[in-house]
Amino acid sequence: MIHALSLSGLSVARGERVLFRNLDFGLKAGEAAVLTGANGAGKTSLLRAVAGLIRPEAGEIAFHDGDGNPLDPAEARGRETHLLGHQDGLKTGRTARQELGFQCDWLGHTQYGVDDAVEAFGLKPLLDLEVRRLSAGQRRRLAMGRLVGSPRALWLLDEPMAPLDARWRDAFAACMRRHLQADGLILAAVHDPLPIPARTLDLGGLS
Ligand SMILES: Nc1ncnc2c1ncn2[C@@H]1O[C@H](COP(=O)(O)OP(=O)(O)OP(=O)(O)O)[C@@H](O)[C@H]1O
Repeated sequence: MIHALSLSGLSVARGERVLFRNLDFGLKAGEAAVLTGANGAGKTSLLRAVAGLIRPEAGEIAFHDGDGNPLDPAEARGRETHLLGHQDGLKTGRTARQELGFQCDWLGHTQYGVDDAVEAFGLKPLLDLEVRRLSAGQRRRLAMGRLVGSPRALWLLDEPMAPLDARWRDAFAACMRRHLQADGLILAAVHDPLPIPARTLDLGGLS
């Protein structure tokens, strides 16, 4: 299981522009960190680089187990990491029930994964609605279902709270606390503070 994430001397570019250079940061089991910075500073790009979707210009992204042994990055990403982006990654023509079932099957779920996700994010009244008919907050709650339905150690979250109302912000905060208590790791790009104890990695303004 991923017990530590470390970024060393990391530089990431998009197009011709280097977004940040020589970044060092570490995150351990049970810890959360928020990524802050101006619009365009590179928060989403950093999350995507950790998820393996963008190749860094320089530096290293490494994952270690509880004994300090390096993990195979492809396995750590493929089996132990969730990326929850702005685009929730949901198929709009499916019902919420079909989509949640698909996501949890695809990602590998526990025996009660789907039920736990429904309970955690109040999805029961939404299950027979097509995803295209859900509001932004309802969609985000459906997308969050996979975090609970298919437990994985490292959560990479891109402005996770943005579309949620106060009730579901509280519910998601409780869900993040449970994840940290179970030795999970959370790295979240945010513009507003996250309602859990978290360190800060500030990418600053535009370079
Ligand atoms: N596919 C792409 N090709 C080229 N440039 C891109 C691409 N995606 C993003 N960028 C650029 O990279 C920069 C960083 O974008 P990114 O989305 O990482 O910033 P951010 O800090 O998450 O911003 P925000 O706070 O607005 O969400 C921006 O200037 C953006 O235009």
